[in-house]
Order: sequence, then C-alpha cells, then structure tokens
Amino acid sequence: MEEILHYENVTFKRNGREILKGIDWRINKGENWVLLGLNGSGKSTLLGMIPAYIFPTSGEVRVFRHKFGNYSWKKIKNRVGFVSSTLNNFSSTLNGEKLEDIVISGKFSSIGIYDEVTDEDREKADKIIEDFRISYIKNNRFGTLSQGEQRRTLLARAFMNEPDLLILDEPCSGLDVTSREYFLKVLEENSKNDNAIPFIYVTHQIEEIMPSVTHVALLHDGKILAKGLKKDILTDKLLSQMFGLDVKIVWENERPWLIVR
Ligand SMILES: Nc1ncnc2c1ncn2[C@@H]1O[C@H](COP(=O)(O)OP(=O)(O)OP(=O)(O)O)[C@@H](O)[C@H]1O
Repeated sequence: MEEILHYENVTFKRNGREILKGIDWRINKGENWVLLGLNGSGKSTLLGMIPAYIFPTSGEVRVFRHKFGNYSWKKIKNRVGFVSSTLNNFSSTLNGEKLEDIVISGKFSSIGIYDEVTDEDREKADKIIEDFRISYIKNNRFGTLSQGEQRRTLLARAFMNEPDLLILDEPCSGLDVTSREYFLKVLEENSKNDNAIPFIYVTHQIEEIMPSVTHVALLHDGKILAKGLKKDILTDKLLSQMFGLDVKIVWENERPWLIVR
C-alpha cells in the first residue's frame, strides 16, 4: 500500500519534558484518519511536523516517502492542504479578499494572488465553489461571511491545489449544528469522488466522525493509546480510558455518538 505519512518512533522534548513519546503511525493511500486527543495531548505538535514547523527530537517523519532534509520541503508542503485555526491568524488579510480570489489563491499556496490567474484556474475554482455550494456569495468579501461559509471557503481553497493529503484541524469548532453538518456533508461528498483526497481530521467531537473516516488514532499524554480501524478503536473501553470519563458510544446512521454515563 502506498505510504502517505509515516512517523517512526518519534519523540519531542521541550524544556526537559517529553511532549511526544515514541510515536509510530503510518497512513496509507485510501485511508481517512481521525486524530482524537484531549487538550494538550500533543496533536498540534505531531501534525506540525508535516510542514516541518516542528522537528522531532528523535525518530523519523516521512511525508510521501520523503524525509526532511533530503528533498525540497516546499514541494512537500504544496502537496498538503491545511484547513486549520492557524489560517485564522491571517484573517485580517483574508477579510478584505473576495471569496473567489481566496479559493484561487489555493493554487499558489498563498494568501492573496501574486501570480497570473489563467481562465483554466478560474473555471476550476468556479467548479469547486459550486461543489461546495458557496456560489451565491462568491463575490463577497471573506470578512462578511458567516463562520460556516468561511470554513467551506477554506476547504474549497485547500481543494484548489489538488493536494495529496488534507489536514483538517478542528474545522468545525465554533460552528452551530446546522453549519457543522453542512460542512461535513460537503467533505463527505468530496470523499466519494474517484480522486478523493485522503485526510487527517483532528477533533474533540466524536459526532464529527463521518462514514468516510476509515481509521482512528487516540493520542493520550504524548502517546498513541490505540490506533486502527474505526470500529475497533471507538469502543466504550478505549474512549473512557482516553477521556478519563465513563462514556458509551452509540452508532446511528454509521456515525458514533457519545453518551457520558
Ligand atoms: N514550544 C513549546 N514549548 C513548551 N511546551 C510546549 C510547546 N509546544 C507545545 N507544548 C506543550 O506540549 C503539550 C502538547 O501541546 P499541543 O499543542 O501539541 O497539544 P494539542 O493536543 O494540540 O492540544 P489542543 O487540543 O489544546 O490544541 C502541551 O502541554 C503544551 O503546553
């Protein structure tokens, strides 16, 4: 199976504290993963190693079978689409931009358009904008969109570059149930395409684990508590252990729902 991402015995230490402890995790093409973990369990640190914002203290991370240092990391980063809260750091720049231009800018992995836009780019962006059902606001400025519309715009932007991996870092945080379901539906529809892009979805909310998710990894205090096929991992026992709470999972419409006992 084609390897997309591979962590091998990865540790990360800061100020004498071990934040990640011997992480082994491999993601193959055709798999969609959810990464679950409490606040401070190390999720951002782990994923920050993909764009090489963070370097392991020991162990190895390979992205698309390339090891950092042996290959142009800009090329690797261009193959990964991010929808995360960190993009909101650019929101003052984004706010004044037109939705359509933000989607097009995904092609250049930039905020703002600094390269020439071809008719083909525009057509492609329009098709994605339609797929994500945001055509009705495509000429509106980002800052005027609702949070749900903004998240769909950022997802559309990530798709523009046809990435080989999508990292969705709590993409539904702060959304109401309706907007959340709308976002998840759009993501789900795209996962059904022949050229579906594998994703890693970080969340605290079990309910967001959609049918297209195949695998789950539980991160607990810098260690992988369990990883594997969704149904094997989302068990009352493992989740109770991870949350430190007595919880029960109920499956409904191929989605897990959490009940606190
Ligand atoms: N640069 C740093 N220096 C010191 N400690 C750090 C640094 N970066 C992260 N940490 C610590 O490492 C731990 C893991 O942080 P991380 O942000 O990876 O967790 P997380 O699982 O993403 O949390 P959240 O769900 O709250 O976003 C935390 O205890 C955090 O305080």
